[in-house]
Amino acid sequence: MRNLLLFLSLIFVSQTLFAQEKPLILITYYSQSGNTQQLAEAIAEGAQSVVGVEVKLLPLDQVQTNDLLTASAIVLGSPVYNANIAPPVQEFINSWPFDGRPLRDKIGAVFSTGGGISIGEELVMLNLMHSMLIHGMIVVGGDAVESAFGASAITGEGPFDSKLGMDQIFLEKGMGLGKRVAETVLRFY
Ligand SMILES: Cc1cc2nc3c(=O)[nH]c(=O)nc-3n(C[C@H](O)[C@H](O)[C@H](O)COP(=O)(O)O)c2cc1C
Repeated sequence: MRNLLLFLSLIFVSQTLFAQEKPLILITYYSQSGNTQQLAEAIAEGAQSVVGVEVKLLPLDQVQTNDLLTASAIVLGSPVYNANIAPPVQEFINSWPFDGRPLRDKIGAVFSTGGGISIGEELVMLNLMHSMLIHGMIVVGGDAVESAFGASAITGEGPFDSKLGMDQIFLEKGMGLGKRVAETVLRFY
């Protein structure tokens, strides 16, 4: 009986240790009307398709500092507001721990949704990347040249009206980004 208990405890401890060994990918975003959230969900789906990583998907107001510190990768998304990062996303970045640069060497990636074609999503992605670089993060883009800076989606112009649902072309960019981040994390881990 004693040996059985010891055996079961060993299994429990080894499983716990094994579970903790999976690198965590934190995908976080601000979204007022759901578009950026939808792209974030596609990124999470892509990351989850890779075996060996743990994925956490959270709106940024639910992210604790510990989520940032324990993540091996942080994927951050913002809608375009007047060709800029949305203010809550900027505030969120400003709250990241900086002393001793604890986010250094974490993998970073970005995504953005904007209402119109070429009126800000690329600028937002580049700005998000600049902030990650200030923290010493290692920034990666998506898996195709069309998502070289990250995943982005147009949500309000021409055929890309999100009232009809986000276009599949953008969801695929999101999935590709999530998959690439997960594969990169596993290479570095
Ligand atoms: C205050 C405000 C400013 C915006 N400015 C821009 C802009 O400059 N360029 C653009 O492409 N879209 C702009 N948009 C549209 C949003 O970026 C777009 O609808 C986005 O998909 C919203 O994301 P969400 O549904 O996650 O909130 C703006 C929206 C708001 C509310």
